[in-house]
This record gives sequence, C-alpha cells and structure tokens, in this order.
Amino acid sequence: MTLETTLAAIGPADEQAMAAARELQGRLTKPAGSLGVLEELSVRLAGLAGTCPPPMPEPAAIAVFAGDHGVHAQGVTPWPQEVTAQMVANFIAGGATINAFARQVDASIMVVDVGVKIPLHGGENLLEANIRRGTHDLAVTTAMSEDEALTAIQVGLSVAGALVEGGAKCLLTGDMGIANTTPAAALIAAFTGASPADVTGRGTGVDDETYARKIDVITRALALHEPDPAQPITTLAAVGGLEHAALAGFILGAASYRVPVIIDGVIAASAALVAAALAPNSVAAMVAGHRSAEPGASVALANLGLTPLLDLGLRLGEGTGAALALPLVAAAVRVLREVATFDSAGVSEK
Ligand SMILES: Cc1cc2ncn([C@H]3O[C@H](COP(=O)(O)O)[C@@H](O)[C@H]3O)c2cc1C
Ligand SMILES: O=C(O)c1cccnc1
Repeated sequence: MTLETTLAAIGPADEQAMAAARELQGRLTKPAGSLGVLEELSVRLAGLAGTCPPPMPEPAAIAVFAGDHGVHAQGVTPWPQEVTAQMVANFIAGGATINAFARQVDASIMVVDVGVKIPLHGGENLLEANIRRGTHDLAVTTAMSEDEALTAIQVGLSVAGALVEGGAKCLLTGDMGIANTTPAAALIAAFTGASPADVTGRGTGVDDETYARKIDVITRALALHEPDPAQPITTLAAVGGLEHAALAGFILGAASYRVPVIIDGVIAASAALVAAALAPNSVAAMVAGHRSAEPGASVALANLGLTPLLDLGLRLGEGTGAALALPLVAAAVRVLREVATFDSAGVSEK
C-alpha cells in the first residue's frame, strides 16, 4: 500500500456499531457506566471494527522501530549511541524488558532497524530496513530529507500490513533510539504549539544541566526550522527521527486495516500526532496504553483526545507501557462478548 492509498482508506468510526456497543453496555449485568474508561474503550473498538462486539485483540504483535539521532551530538542524553544497536541485539536475544512483558501478555515482537548507526546482524525477528545510519543533527539542519521520512513511513506501513495479513488483531508500538525523546518533544511542540519547556522531559533520567540543554536545543531547532503543523511530512523531516516516521506509518497502517494500535510512550505519542495530521480519522484506531512520565506524552494525548489506560510512572519506551495495557484492551472487548444481559441472566433491573 502506498501512503496515498492508505490515507484514502482511513475512514471514520462506524457510528452504528458504536451505538450498538453503548446500548449493549446498558443491558449487561452491571450498573451502566460501572466499567468507566473500559466501557468507552469498548465502544471505540466497536466503532473501529464496524461491528459489535468487536473481535478480541488477539493475537497481538509489537513492532519495535529503532534508529539513531544526530542531535545526540548536542549532549541531550548521557548514553552513548552504540546502546541503540546493543539494545536491538538484546531484543533479538530476548533479554530486554519488552521481551519479558511480551512473554507476560503473549504478544509477538518484531524489531525493525530503520536508522541504527551501527550495522546489525540477523535474527529471525529482525527486519533490516535501514534508511540512513542515523539522522542529521536537528539543531543545525533538517534531521532527514522528506524522501527519507516518506520511506520510513512506508516501512511502518508495510510492517503493519505484514503483521495484520499474518493474523495480528492488535498492533503495539515500540521504539529504541538513544536521544529519541528529544525529536519526540520537538515534534510534540511543533504539532501542538506547546512550549519546549512544557513538553521536554528527562528521558533516560538526565541531570538538571542536560535537561536545560535539551530544552534549549528544542527551542533552537523550532526557531531554525519554523515547522508548520499543516505540513506534516516537512515537519517530521525537519525535527523528527526515522523511528518516529516509521511509527507514524505503522499507526496509519493499523488504522487503514481498522485494527487497534496501542500507543506506548512519548515517542509513539509524537508519531501519533504525525499520523493524525496526515489522517485525522486515524485517531479512531489509537488506544493510549499509558501515561508516560515524559510530560510531552500527556500534551500529545490530550491533543489527540485520548485517555491513557495506565499511569505507572513508566519512562522506558520499547513498547513496555503498550504491552502492559494489552490485557485491559482485551478485557474491555471480552465484556461485550461474554457478559450476560439482565434479560438473559434473569437479573432484575432497578
Ligand atoms: C539501556 C537502555 C534501554 C532502553 N530502552 C528504551 N530506552 C529508551 O531511552 C531512550 C530515550 O531516552 P533519551 O532521549 O534520554 O536518550 C530510547 O532509546 C528509548 O527507547 C532505553 C534507554 C537505555 C539507556
Ligand atoms: O515514554 C517513553 O516512551 C520514553 C520515556 C523515556 C525514555 N524513553 C522512552
């Protein structure tokens, strides 16, 4: 699928299926509204699937998109860039937190190299789709060309397509890329109009000095590029990252198949803003897994009108918050599929 045909395929939520889900929730053997956010989620998932009840989000597939960042040169993170490649090797070996969580929730993991600096070697769950070995420094020039951003989006679209065609009923976003909270914050500032100070966080846990430098780097980048949110690809190319671009494509791909996509933390949330700017209806496919400790994530989710399911103070990325939210998404659907109605169970109504 090309980006153009994908965008054209992303329609609005099905109002009839949503009305049916709302009506069914009111007949199930529990006080109406008593499942709070999960009821709203079930209604949204019915609207996405175009049927009530919607399918269970199983099997679920996580895609971890990895890339490096030229802005690392500005000293926005204490970690060396080679950690990106080393962590990709860890994902392939099954030893990272996301591997443990994926096993916990029975989701598959695919790792996609879209921009890692150091060449990676094999592994059956590694997709080698490197576009360039790290972006340029967004504080001094555009991070990537628009062609490169489009190619990365295309990789994300293809990965979503392959996973859904392979049977996945729910997609989960994952990321790995030392320094990638900086382009994420820059994208969130560019698309929401929020100030750099309000969207910049401490990423892997940077000290006060690095934190102040990060805000300054993002402020300078926005002054240099003057990104226009009405030009999403130009904005993405100027201040984004290759994994952010691929994630935007992945989210759009899920939306075009009308399959839910669980948004993880701040990197995925920034990519979700790109996706929404390209196809506003894609928001119907997005489920916010959790509220990352990165302040930009909350700004982005509020802008998208999404309520995060979990709030655990997570600030890891990799897809960890999305994985932990998966059982809640499944539970929300299971209610519509399995809970008896007052009528069928012979329970008296008020
Ligand atoms: C060992 C390690 C494992 C990680 N797994 C995810 N991240 C997360 O932290 C990085 C972003 O934070 P910053 O912008 O501060 O560099 C990304 O790689 C993200 O996926 C990790 C970071 C480290 C160090
Ligand atoms: O919210 C995230 O995704 C996140 C936060 C800190 C570091 N890396 C990722």
